[in-house]
Amino acid sequence: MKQPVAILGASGYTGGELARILANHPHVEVVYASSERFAGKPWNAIYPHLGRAGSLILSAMDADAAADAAQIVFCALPHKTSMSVVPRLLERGCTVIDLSADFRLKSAATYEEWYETPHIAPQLLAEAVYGLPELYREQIRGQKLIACPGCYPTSVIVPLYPLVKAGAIEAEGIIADCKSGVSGAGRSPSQGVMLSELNEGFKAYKVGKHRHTAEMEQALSEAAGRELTVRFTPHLLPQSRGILSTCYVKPIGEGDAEAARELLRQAYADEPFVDILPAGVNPATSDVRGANGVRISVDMDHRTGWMLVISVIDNLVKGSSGQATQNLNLAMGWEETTGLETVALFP
Ligand SMILES: NC(=O)C1=CN([C@@H]2O[C@H](COP(=O)(O)OP(=O)(O)OC[C@H]3O[C@@H](n4cnc5c(N)ncnc54)[C@H](OP(=O)(O)O)[C@@H]3O)[C@@H](O)[C@H]2O)C=CC1
Ligand SMILES: CC(=O)N[C@@H](CCC(=O)OP(=O)(O)O)C(=O)O
Repeated sequence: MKQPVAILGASGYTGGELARILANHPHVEVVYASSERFAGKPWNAIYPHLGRAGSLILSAMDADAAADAAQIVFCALPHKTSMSVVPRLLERGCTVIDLSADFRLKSAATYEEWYETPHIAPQLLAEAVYGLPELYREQIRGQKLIACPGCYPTSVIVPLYPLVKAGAIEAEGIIADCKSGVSGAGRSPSQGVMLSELNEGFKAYKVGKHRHTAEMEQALSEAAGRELTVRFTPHLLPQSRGILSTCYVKPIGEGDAEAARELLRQAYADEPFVDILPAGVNPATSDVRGANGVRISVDMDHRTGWMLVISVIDNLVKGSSGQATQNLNLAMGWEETTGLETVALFP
């Protein structure tokens, strides 16, 4: 029998992508989906590509109604909104897979500093697990509250964590130069995401103050065993989806790109969603469009002594809804790739 699932924030981009992925999942069925603006309309009126899988009528969000309908709840909601419902969902015994930023940072003070809002459920931060399966798989199994990572942090932490942990690169001085497709900004209309503003243009934004910096620093500091800082600059690409992150790092020792590749190959040897590219090949966002993968290249700029670690993900799949599905599978004790086989798996 399929397990009933609820999606809060079902009309957004990540909610829509979850619908697409879960439609192919053999163990779950979405029985409750929320939207404020489109309540009363069928899901496929917003996302016609869902076809029959989107015949559910959207409801205005009600945590108790969601918990009555399903014991597994995805929160594809903006930060702040998520933490307003998660405590009630947990009280009702639900397994909560939260795609927002509300439970990713371990320190309420750090959250409040970067998100400029009080954390209203700080007591849950210690029990929430950071939902990056390649690093925290064992902690995610059977968990009740999983905080899915941000899209940029996924693209930076996956390639750099093993290199920092092994002492192959200097912990200080990491530069994360990242570019995202505009679906990363969500589906709510605003001037900044209009085609006429974005098309054939390219810009940096939130320079020196993007909130994902804290998330990258939290994970990479753990890898280093001491506090480090990351210089992160996000840019907006004139395309719908995909993130490409170019990380500039200082190797320790002579700077051997093949040794760094081998270290990553070993760290991710059994990972179906991580692909370490051979010398001379660099990844493109189109490589992972619709796929749950991370593709990574490593090059050495011998002239300057810097190593370049480049990664790509689809922000709506490995960057959010695909990773959320990996987390669902781990939380429920199912094969981790379930429902994700129809998107590319790397050998
Ligand atoms: N887009 C991306 O690439 C990524 C997004 N995330 C995170 O995932 C979450 C969802 O992102 P995304 O799908 O892009 O966002 P969208 O803006 O596309 O969708 C947000 C959803 O939340 C609903 N919503 C908004 N405000 C409220 C409210 N006050 N009460 C109830 N429902 C509300 C919206 O409903 P309505 O129909 O009423 O608008 C909509 O369904 C965010 O926290 C985001 O930061 C994480 C990684 C990547
Ligand atoms: C292109 C774009 O605007 N991207 C978003 C990141 C989306 C995301 O993952 O944000 P959360 O941490 O809130 O989940 C941004 O820079 O704010």
